Formats: sequence, structure tokens, C-alpha cells
Amino acid sequence: MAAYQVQPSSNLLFRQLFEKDSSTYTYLLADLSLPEKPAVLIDPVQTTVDRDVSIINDLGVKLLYAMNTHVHADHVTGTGLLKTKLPGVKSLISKASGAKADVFVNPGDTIQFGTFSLEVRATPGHTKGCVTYVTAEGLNQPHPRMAFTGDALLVRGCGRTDFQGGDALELYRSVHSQIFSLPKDTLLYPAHDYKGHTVTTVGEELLYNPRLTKDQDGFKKIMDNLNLAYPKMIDIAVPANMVCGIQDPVAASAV
Ligand SMILES: N[C@@H](CCC(=O)N[C@@H](CSS)C(=O)NCC(=O)O)C(=O)O
Ligand SMILES: [Fe+2]
Repeated sequence: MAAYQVQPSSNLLFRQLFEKDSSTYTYLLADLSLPEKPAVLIDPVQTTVDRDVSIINDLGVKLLYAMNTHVHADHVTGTGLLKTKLPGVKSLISKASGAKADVFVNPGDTIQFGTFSLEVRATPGHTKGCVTYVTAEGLNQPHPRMAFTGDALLVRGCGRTDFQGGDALELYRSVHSQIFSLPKDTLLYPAHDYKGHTVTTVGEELLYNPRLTKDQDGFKKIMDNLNLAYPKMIDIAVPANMVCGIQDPVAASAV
């Protein structure tokens, strides 16, 4: 199989950042073609907000949206804290998540940052409100396309379906209809990785995903028998993330 490279138009700045305690990826995207360099940050983590602010300031990009793919269960989102450190930033999450934020998105919406945009695709099943953000199709948009899948699809895996309104069959249908229907060279960027992967493609996962290459019944059996421990932070993270993270820097330093 061919190895795919990100070959975005040179105007797209792209950074994949990692938070080691929850193995979370945060993604920074910015349009360098405009003087303001409008940017978005996907799935920031509260404990790495200072790192993210430094990168944003060093690169001189202007953060428009601090956005989440879903209400995370394993870490407190950085969106609330980012809003206190970078005035003007808006928090963004799907309407279906039921969480509070400045901006709510629905399937089919687009999130614009400069000349680039992200399309919102509903990918419930890990949680009710999970969405995948996909770069737009077209001239001057990144090619191959890039999809930020949250916990719907992980490299050679997928999000668990045993809490937060999870539903294995719904996840199966979401991934097949909304992610695997993208072009095979689409780059898939997950919210987590526990084995050292960074990125995959639709083509790779169609061939090698050990869960989602099964039929629906086979998939459900696997998901019903994962026997994963509950995330350590769930009781703190979910309530905090339902209100878009901690907005008070003093409270944030205590978590
Ligand atoms: N041990 C970690 C939590 C690990 C975990 O449950 N990960 C979630 C994504 S975060 S909601 C998951 O869906 N994992 C799927 C898998 O197959 O690993 C902790 O205690 O935080
Ligand atoms: Fe999750």
C-alpha cells in the first residue's frame, strides 16, 4: 500500500500535538494565506493549554475556535481555560452533545477559518454527540482530505461504547457511512492513540481495522467484550466538559 503524505496547499499550517497522561491528540490548523492567520484548535486538553497558547503565540496565528469532537470522559477539555488566556476565542461543540459552548454545530455545517473550512459529520456511537470534522473538498483545500475523527475511529481501533450513550451498532453505522465513505487516501486523525500511531487512512482502516472490518454482529460482539477499565478521570471530566471545561485558572490548577 502506498504511504500517504499530507500535501496540503502550502497555506495550511497543521500541527499534531500530544498530551501523554490521557494519550490525547490536539490539532492546530491555520490559514497562512491571510495576514491574521485564522486558526482552529481541535480537542485541546486543559493540562496542556499553556503549551498550546505558546505555540499559537509563537506562530502568530489567531485562534477563532477551540473545539471538541465530543464530551471527553478521560480528561478535562482545554476550551474553557483557552478562552481566559486568548480573549475572543469561541468554544465549539456539536448541538447533539448537550454540552454548553459559545457555538453549536450540526451535521452538514461548515466551520470556516480563512479560506479553509471543516465540514461537520455526525458520528455518534461512542457518545451521542460525537462528530468528525473533515476538511472541505475542492481547489485550494488540502489534498488528501483530512478527517478529525475524535473517538469514533482510532488507528486500528475505535472508541468504546459502554457509557455516555454509547451504542456499538450506531458507531458501526457512523464509521461506515460517514468516514469509510470518504476517499481512500483521506488522512484520519484520531483523538487518542495508546500504541504510538499518529495517523491512518480510510484505505488502511478498510483493510486492517480489527473491529470495523467485521460485520455488524461481529463488531458488536467485540465491543461487548472489551472489558476496559473506566477512565480514571470520568467523574471529574464529564461534568466539567458539559460546561466546556474549567473557566477559572485557579480551579484549573487544582484539577
Ligand atoms: N485508561 C484510560 C482510558 C482509556 C479509554 O477508555 N479510552 C477511550 C477513549 S477516551 S473516552 C476508548 O474509547 N478506548 C477504546 C479502546 O479500545 O481503548 C483512562 O483511564 O483515562
Ligand atoms: Fe471519548
